[in-house]
Amino acid sequence: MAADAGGLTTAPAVRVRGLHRSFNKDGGVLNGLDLDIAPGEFVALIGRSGTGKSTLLRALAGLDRDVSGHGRISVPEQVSVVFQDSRLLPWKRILDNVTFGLRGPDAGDRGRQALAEVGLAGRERAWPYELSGGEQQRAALARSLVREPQLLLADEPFGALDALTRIRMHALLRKLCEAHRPAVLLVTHDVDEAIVLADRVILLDAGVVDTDVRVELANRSRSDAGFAALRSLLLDRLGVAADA
Ligand SMILES: Nc1ncnc2c1ncn2[C@@H]1O[C@H](COP(=O)(O)OP(=O)(O)OP(=O)(O)O)[C@@H](O)[C@H]1O
Repeated sequence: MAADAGGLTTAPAVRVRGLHRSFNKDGGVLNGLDLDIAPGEFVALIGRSGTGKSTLLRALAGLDRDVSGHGRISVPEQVSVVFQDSRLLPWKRILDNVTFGLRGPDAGDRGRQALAEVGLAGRERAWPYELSGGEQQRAALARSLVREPQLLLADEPFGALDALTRIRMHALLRKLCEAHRPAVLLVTHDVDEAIVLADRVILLDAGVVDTDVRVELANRSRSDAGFAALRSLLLDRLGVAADA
């Protein structure tokens, strides 16, 4: 149980205990991993290539059936996932992609509202191929958030975008998360992206949590001294020289 500022306790949105996962007999990818994420908390997950970030995310998303029985996982009922590619259905218009599988007479209105929130008002009838990469990721975010998830899992969602679009998407994701308050687990290779966006940064190494730091910066500007200090700490843990 996590204590909140008022001393009350709230159940975590995500609880992982002793999670193990291996794909062959040579050794584990996840090696007894423990992790809690509080409701509404934004956690960025970083780590060297191959340390099990996507494996963890897939386990939380319920996309890895074979992981069951190798630890305990508890996640909320409503979970949405965003990947590096938008995974929009090419044969459906944008609004139909966003509302796909939604029930109820207000599904169309909710879809339009979600598209407006991500800056795609007026593009409801466009086909996915008519949107830029950044716009497709906006549509993917709308499709996730229209379901009002209690947990949003994002695996390198901005990895394929150019630097400027990425910065715009950071501002958008922060705005959306402040409005909808899902718990978030964002896998990223970009340490700056982790610090800009997250309440907490977790670094995985060899399938367990190596570092778990709270981002308590009044100023999230990359030129801020606190930002630079946290960046060097994380780069150091990753085994990368900060000035490399
Ligand atoms: N379905 C699978 N079958 C076999 N091996 C797998 C499978 N999924 C992942 N692995 C292996 O598990 C290890 C961890 O993979 P994972 O994708 O979780 O790493 P990652 O930390 O997300 O890496 P990256 O940062 O490069 O995306 C890798 O060695 C990978 O080859």
